[in-house]
Amino acid sequence: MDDYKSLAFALLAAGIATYAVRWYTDPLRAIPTVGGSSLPGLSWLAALRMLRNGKAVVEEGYRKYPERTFKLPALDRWLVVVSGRELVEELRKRGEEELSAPESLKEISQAKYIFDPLIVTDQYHVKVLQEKLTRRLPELLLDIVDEVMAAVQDHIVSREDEWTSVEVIPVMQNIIARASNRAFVGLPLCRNEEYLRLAVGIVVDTVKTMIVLSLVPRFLKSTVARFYNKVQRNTELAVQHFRPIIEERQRIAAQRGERWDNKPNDLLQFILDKAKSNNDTISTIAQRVLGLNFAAIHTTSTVTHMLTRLAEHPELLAPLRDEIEESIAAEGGWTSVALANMWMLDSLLRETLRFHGIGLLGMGRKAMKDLTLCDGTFLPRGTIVHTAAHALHHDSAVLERADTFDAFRYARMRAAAVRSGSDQGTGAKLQFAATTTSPEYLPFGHGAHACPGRYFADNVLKAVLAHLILKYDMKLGGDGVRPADVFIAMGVLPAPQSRVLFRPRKCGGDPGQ
Ligand code: HEM
Repeated sequence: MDDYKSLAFALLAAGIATYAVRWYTDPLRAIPTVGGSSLPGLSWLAALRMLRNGKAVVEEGYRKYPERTFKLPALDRWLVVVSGRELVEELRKRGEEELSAPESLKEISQAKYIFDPLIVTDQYHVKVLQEKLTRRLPELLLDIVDEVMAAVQDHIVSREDEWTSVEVIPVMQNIIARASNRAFVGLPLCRNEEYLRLAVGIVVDTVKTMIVLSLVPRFLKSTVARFYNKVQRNTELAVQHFRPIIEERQRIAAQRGERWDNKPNDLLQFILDKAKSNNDTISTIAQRVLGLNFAAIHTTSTVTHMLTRLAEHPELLAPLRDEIEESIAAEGGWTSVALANMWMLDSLLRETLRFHGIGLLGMGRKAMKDLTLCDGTFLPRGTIVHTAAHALHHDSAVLERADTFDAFRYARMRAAAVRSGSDQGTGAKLQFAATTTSPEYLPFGHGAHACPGRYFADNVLKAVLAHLILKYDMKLGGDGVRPADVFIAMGVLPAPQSRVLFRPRKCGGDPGQ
């Protein structure tokens, strides 16, 4: 018995010693820690606390270490964070072989364990999004608007002269899913309720799977993923919807070849055209489309923030209505140019992402080799580094009155840029989906890997918002106070049960309807 006890103590002591040596020699130890102690064990407790007070901790790091690097405890790793323009620019400038955006995304999303290996190694659907879907947006816009109108009609049931209380998140998830899938897979699948449930569910299911796998030790991840992978299950269900459509399209393509006159103009077809030269199966194609649904449907949080802001300040609606009506009238209908001319609406979108955003951190990059940043911080290979995006967006040294939500600030700034002739007199850098990103505005990231879906998001969000603004009056219920955002770990979310009251306008309506 005594022998067993001695052996157990010896093993425990060896374990503690190994852990202590690893901690003492960890190169990340040199980076200052915020949010708690970096001592083994205590850092885990600090990581648990971060689940609730992440915002305060990131702000503390941003304040204490300006233009420098700090680290935060997470349950499975250290999160290294840079602040200041120079370091943000450094993350942008370092090549793919030094600081990689796709590799960081793959690691954080546990991609290797969740997605089909073919998708992890060949992300051609991102190129299809950039090169095909984005270019075809002007042609697709009328379909998107048509779907928005039909979806709003189906989901916001309201009677003349009556205010109807709408729970914003589930309703907007459905409207965004329908509008996005009109461009992704076309009719009738974009209205199939079972498919829409999968498209909407992919966000929560992917995040749940990611969280579970991130908490499992590396050597167990593959095994756990075999039993717990909600993305795989969703893909299998989605295949049942995709198979007949894909087989039919492949049959027609084989018959007609280049002479296919009314070839579908949607993301699925752009992927199918490309998939011919890959080893894609119906399952991998379905998973690629579901992956892009994840990206499209998380924009619900942005619409929710905007609607609750408009409902809190209904005085914003009149100038927006004038602008939307004038832009549509000037272009003779809903066109991409009409949307681009809606500067106040664009400003509302840009300000919403600046002020609320989707996360406390941005621009994740993985160190592909040992490297030293310009502030002297050494990052060993494998480190994931981020920017303190939310704190930067709320820094009044970077943007005047940054802690105030000012819906039309960017419209005014653009007008001033045009007057002064800066930015070639266009103010284009101050647009929501600016082509040239800036180190002061990071919701879409910055540089070559900035979000390739931002132009699509711009069109869908503007179509939804413009239509709702023309069709309804809005206000908040209860005490008229907008519910506070929810901060969980590094995520920023609108209050889960956010509600807005809608009432159809008497003399209003949509000129494009
Ligand atoms: C409010 C809307 C959106 C926000 C705030 C947003 C934000 C972002 C951010 C921060 C990144 C990482 C950029 C970086 O690391 O520098 C990203 C990447 C990406 N986004 Fe978006 N996004 C939005 C909408 C969309 C939509 C609608 C789509 C698809 C239709 C999309 C597709 C993607 C893809 C595919 C990537 C990965 C790009 C790559 O691997 O190079 N996003 N997005």
